[in-house]
Amino acid sequence: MNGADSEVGRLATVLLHRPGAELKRLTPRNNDKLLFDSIPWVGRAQEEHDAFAEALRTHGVEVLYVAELLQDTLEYESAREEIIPAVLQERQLGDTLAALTRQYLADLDPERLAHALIAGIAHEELKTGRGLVYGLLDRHDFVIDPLPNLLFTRDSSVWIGDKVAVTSLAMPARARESNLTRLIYTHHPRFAGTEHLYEPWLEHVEGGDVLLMGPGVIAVGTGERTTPAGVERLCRRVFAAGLAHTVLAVPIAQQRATMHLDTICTMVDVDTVVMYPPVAYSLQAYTITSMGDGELRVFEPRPFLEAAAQAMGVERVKVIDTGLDPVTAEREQWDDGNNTLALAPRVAVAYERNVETNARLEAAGVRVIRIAGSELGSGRGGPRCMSCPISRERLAALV
Ligand SMILES: NC(=[NH2+])NCCC[C@H](N)C(=O)O
Repeated sequence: MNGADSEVGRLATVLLHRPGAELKRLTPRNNDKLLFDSIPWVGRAQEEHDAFAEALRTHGVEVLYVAELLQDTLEYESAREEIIPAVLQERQLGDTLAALTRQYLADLDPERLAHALIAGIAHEELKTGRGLVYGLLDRHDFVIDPLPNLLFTRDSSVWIGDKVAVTSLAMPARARESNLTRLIYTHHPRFAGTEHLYEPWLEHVEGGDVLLMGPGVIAVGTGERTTPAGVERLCRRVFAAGLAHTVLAVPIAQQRATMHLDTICTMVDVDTVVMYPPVAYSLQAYTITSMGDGELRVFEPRPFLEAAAQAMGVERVKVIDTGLDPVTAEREQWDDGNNTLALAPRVAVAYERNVETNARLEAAGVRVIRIAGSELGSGRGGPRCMSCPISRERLAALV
C-alpha cells in the first residue's frame, strides 16, 4: 500500500531521479540561480546515484524513477495537454515564442517530451525560433529552464498516510518540479485513486521540511522555504483528513545551510533523531492541534524535542548528538551529515564523507549504509533529500 506514517518504517518503494542532461546545463553563470554550489561532474554524479539506487535495491527497496514515470504519463493525451501550457512562461516568452515552443513540445514523442520538460530547452535547440523575443534572448538563456534540482525528489512531493502532498516550491528555479510530480500522481495508472493532500499553487511547503515523527505527529520546519502560512494550510488539510493529531511548526534559520528541517535533523529510529549539536537543544516548536471545525489551536513555543516527545507519547526523544567539535560539526552539517535516509529502524543511508557523524551513529547502534556523494552533494542535498518514500511499512499497524 502506498504511503507512510513515519520516517523509519521499513522502506518498500522510493522515488528517485537519476541526474542527467539537466545537470549538464549548469555553468558558472547560472549555477547560483539554479541552486547549485559548484558545477558537478555529471558522469561521476550518475555513477554515485546509480550506486545509491543499487544500495537501496540490495536492501529490498523498489526504486522508481521520475523520468520513467513521466514518460509513461506522457503517453496520455490528457496529460500532454495539461503539462505543455503549464510549463510555458507565457509572460516572458510572449505570444510568438510561446506558440512556437508549444508546437515544438507538441511534436515530441513521450520520451523526448519528458526529456525536454526536465532538461529544458536551450536557445539554440529551438530551431524554429524567431521573432523579437527569440532574437533578443541571450544565447545562454533558456526558452524553458532546466530542472537540476529534480534530483532532490524529497522536496516536490511527500506522502502522508495514504495520500500524497504535491508541494509548492518556494524558489523560482524549482517551481516547475511539482508540475511534473503532480502530473505523474494524477495520470499514471500506478497512482490511480490516490488523493492529493496539497497542491503546487497553495502557500509554500517543501518536502524537506516535513518530518513524519511517528503515527499522528508531523514536524514541519518553517524558514527559507516553507512559510508559516504553508504550515497552517497543511495543518488544516492533514487534520481534516484525519492523518495527524499534532503538527509541530519548527522555525529554522532562514539561510542556505539550513534551508530545510532535514538539513539539521532526521530520524534513525522510532524515537531517535540525529541532530546538529548547536541547534539540538535550542530549536523551538509551536504545537498545533485541531479544535474541530477547521480551527487550529496553537500553543506557546517550547523546546522542539520536548514538544515532540509529548506529542509522540514517549518519555523523551533520543538524540544522537554528534558531539563533534564545532568546526567538524559545521563541516559535516554542510555536507549533509544530518541528512540520513532510514531504510528501517536503526538502518540508515548516509554520505561516506561524514566520517565523524557516521562513527557516532554506529556507536549509537545505527547501521550505516555509506554512499559516495562528492558530486551529488554539490547541489546541497543528501540521501534523504534525494529520495521520496512512496511506501513504508506502517508503524501504526505494529502497535
Ligand atoms: N530536502 C533537502 N534538504 N533538499 C535539498 C535541496 C537542495 C537544492 N539545491 C535546493 O536548494 O533547493
